[in-house]
Amino acid sequence: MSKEKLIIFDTTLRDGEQSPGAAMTAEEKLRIAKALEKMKVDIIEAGFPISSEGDFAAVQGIARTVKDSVVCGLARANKADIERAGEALKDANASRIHTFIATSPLHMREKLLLTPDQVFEQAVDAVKLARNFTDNVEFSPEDAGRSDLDFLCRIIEAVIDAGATTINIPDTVGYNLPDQYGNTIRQLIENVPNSDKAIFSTHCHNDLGLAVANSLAGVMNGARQVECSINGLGERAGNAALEEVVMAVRTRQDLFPCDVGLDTTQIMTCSRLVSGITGFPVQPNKAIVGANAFAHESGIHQDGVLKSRETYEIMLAEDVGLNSNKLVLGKLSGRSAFKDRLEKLNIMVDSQEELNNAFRRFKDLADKKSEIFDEDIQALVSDFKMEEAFSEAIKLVSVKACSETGEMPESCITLMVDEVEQTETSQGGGLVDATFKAIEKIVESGATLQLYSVSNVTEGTDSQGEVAVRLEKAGRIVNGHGSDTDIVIASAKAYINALNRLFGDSVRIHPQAYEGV
Ligand SMILES: CC(=O)SCCNC(=O)CCNC(=O)[C@H](O)C(C)(C)COP(=O)(O)OP(=O)(O)OC[C@H]1O[C@@H](n2cnc3c(N)ncnc32)[C@H](O)[C@@H]1OP(=O)(O)O
Ligand SMILES: CC(C)C(=O)C(=O)O
Ligand SMILES: [Mg+2]
Repeated sequence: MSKEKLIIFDTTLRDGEQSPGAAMTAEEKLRIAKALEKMKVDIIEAGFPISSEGDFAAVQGIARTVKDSVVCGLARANKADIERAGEALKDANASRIHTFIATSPLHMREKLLLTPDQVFEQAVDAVKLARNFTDNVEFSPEDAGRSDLDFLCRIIEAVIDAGATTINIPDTVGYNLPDQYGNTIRQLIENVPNSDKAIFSTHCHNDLGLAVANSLAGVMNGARQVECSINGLGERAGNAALEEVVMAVRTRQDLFPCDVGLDTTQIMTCSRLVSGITGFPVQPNKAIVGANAFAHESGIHQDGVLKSRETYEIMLAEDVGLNSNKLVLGKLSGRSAFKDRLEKLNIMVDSQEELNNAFRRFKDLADKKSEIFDEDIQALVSDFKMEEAFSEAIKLVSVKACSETGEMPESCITLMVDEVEQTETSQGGGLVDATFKAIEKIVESGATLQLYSVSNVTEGTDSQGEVAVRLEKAGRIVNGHGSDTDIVIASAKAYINALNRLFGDSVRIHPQAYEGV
């Protein structure tokens, strides 16, 4: 049996724009509207046409361009607003006028300065007038979440008789809890005599972080339209996040009696577009569209996901438009994820011992650096292979480098040379120079430095520095490489690597590891 449809009404361009700082130009709104249309959103609330000439133009532009989604404009329950909305929408392929008036005792008394009977009358007149422009009219009793249920039933029955086809129940200030909101929807559907002539809709705000939960409770109790916005953008703490509502309904098809018709693979594109245009970043741990929503860093989870994705994932990253999930390597990762990454990078390890060795170095690096990128692993393994390939006559034990304004930089280095520990200190033009001089005090190689270069392996100040050193002695030239998050240590490693190659060429173990060096 096919399920009933859950209509997705996107209000990013109307309620979303009410977020302080989120104002958009008509051109930006049109770009977002096209992305929403591509995602197959059923209804796009494009704006509030009476609010400004710019917003009128934005709604008109969207109405003239969008063909596959219904384009909606908001209007207060008065003649001027409704006529302006009708005018902005007149060229739309399919249009809706959304008219509203507050029904809570507080709003009627303090804000509108109207009696309930006056509000009742204004609501009915507004809906009747809106029907002159379109047969698709939505009515919202604003602040329904704090309105009297009997009054709501009375006004809703009357606006349906007047021609409203959708009844939206706004929890305008995000005051309701899920059970309460769900109950309100159910009771309205049960008690309004002509409720079968309209679709009931949710419009929940996130003041208590309950917008999505409340919307879903509304759906469970009979609502068949959800008003929501990309990234949960909206007045104050925002509206229900479209991506969360849609993916909850999709993922829990075992529970929901209805389904959405959206192309969910467009979700990430829409989220990034809205975030880029408004300048509102998406928090990394945001459900569905946050950078970490499909990323795993801890070893036990990574191992589980590599064995079977469902162990720690309830949705496919591909379903929201990502290329894949992500295993992020960091200090909490384990061997399974490390080995998997080596394989993906086509880096061969010859034995379990070699893997363990590389893994230990990776953990050391991860203690210093918050995220390990592929380039870090490549640098780390190539360092390790270099050391393995040559007999290490010279090993770095420690470096202590000191730099102070007005003083000559000084470096104290301890090396193990042919199993004998030796320490020397030297000053130099800089810390790297001092370090190289201290090494030479011990080794006395007689080599000349032909090239020194340092590059960052990845972005950021915690990136590893990758140092290349070229030494020449008696016409023989060797290159050495070293990497570390500390450039002085990376330089010392590279210099020592070159010295080992200069002196230890005859005892190479794996010459193939050096091809191209
Ligand atoms: C819950 C919601 O999200 S509602 C939508 C909120 N969005 C916006 O307000 C954004 C766009 N708003 C605007 O650009 C302006 O507020 C306008 C153009 C709509 C109105 O501007 P102004 O005429 O200067 O009125 P102002 O904003 O100061 O006050 C609102 C007026 O509308 C009245 N009003 C509020 N809601 C309604 C309603 N649903 N139906 C009829 N009148 C209403 C108020 O009582 C007040 O009337 P008053 O001026 O006689 O006291
Ligand atoms: C205009 C109405 C639907 C609204 O945004 C609200 O009440 O939150
Ligand atoms: Mg709202």
